Amino acid sequence: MSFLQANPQVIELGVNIDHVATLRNARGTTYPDPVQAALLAEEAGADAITLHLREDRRHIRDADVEAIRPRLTTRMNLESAVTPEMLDFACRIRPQDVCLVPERREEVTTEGGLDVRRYFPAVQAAVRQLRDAGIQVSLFIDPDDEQIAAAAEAGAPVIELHTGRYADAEDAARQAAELERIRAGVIAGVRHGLKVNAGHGLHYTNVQAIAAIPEIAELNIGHAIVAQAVFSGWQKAIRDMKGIMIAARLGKARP
Ligand SMILES: CC(=O)[C@@H](O)[C@H](O)COP(=O)(O)O
Ligand SMILES: NCC(=O)COP(=O)(O)O
Repeated sequence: MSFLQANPQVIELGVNIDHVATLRNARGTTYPDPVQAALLAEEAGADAITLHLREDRRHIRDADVEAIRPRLTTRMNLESAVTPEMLDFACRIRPQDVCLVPERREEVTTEGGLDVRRYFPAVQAAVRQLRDAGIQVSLFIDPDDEQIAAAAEAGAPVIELHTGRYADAEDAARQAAELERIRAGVIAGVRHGLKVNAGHGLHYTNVQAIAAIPEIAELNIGHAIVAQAVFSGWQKAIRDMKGIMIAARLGKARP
């Protein structure tokens, strides 16, 4: 019996397949196929498939989302900017989950969390539109009390705390401080009655401290899994990440 089979499901892994599409788009081929990546990821233990349909379609394309949605046996977590185009697309596709994220065309990757307080009316309207379409909405925000409170006020049942500053911290002291911000954000989110997820920049040696935070329900991880898959294969990279997360949550040594 494998470690995953022997240990209870205590934290969920959303596998973000964006950068499978990055590799495909690099040559304009049909491979690697994001549909195949999604199905193999589910087979390997992914609890959800996350896709970020960016306004510039730099990786995931509309057709990827449309092809994957009906094939999943877990759930689709579609990451989307708060724009009429993306919200209408999401309501047409009807993924189980939509995570509203900030987006700037010139950014290399998602740099910060959604400023819910600053854009409250638009975010609240987006939450309502998606919820009315039967979609569970999460807001991708920084671990900040004001943003967490605003997310709850906007009617989102879920938040995803941006772990990028933790992941990018230049020294141990800074990383420890960012970890404390995340811990405090998790507690604040739970106090507001929210489901709390986390993600961005997590990899095989920094995920443990985040996964060990008991109130975190789900981690969304993509770039590091795709990178590791180059060396160990896609499904093993996913199994290994999930095993590390569960071991960290249970306080067990990973065999
Ligand atoms: C919102 C988030 O953290 C992920 O979707 C991340 O943006 C990965 O996609 P990119 O590498 O395109 O930023
Ligand atoms: N929301 C975070 C996500 O989906 C994956 O981010 P990353 O692991 O690719 O940095």
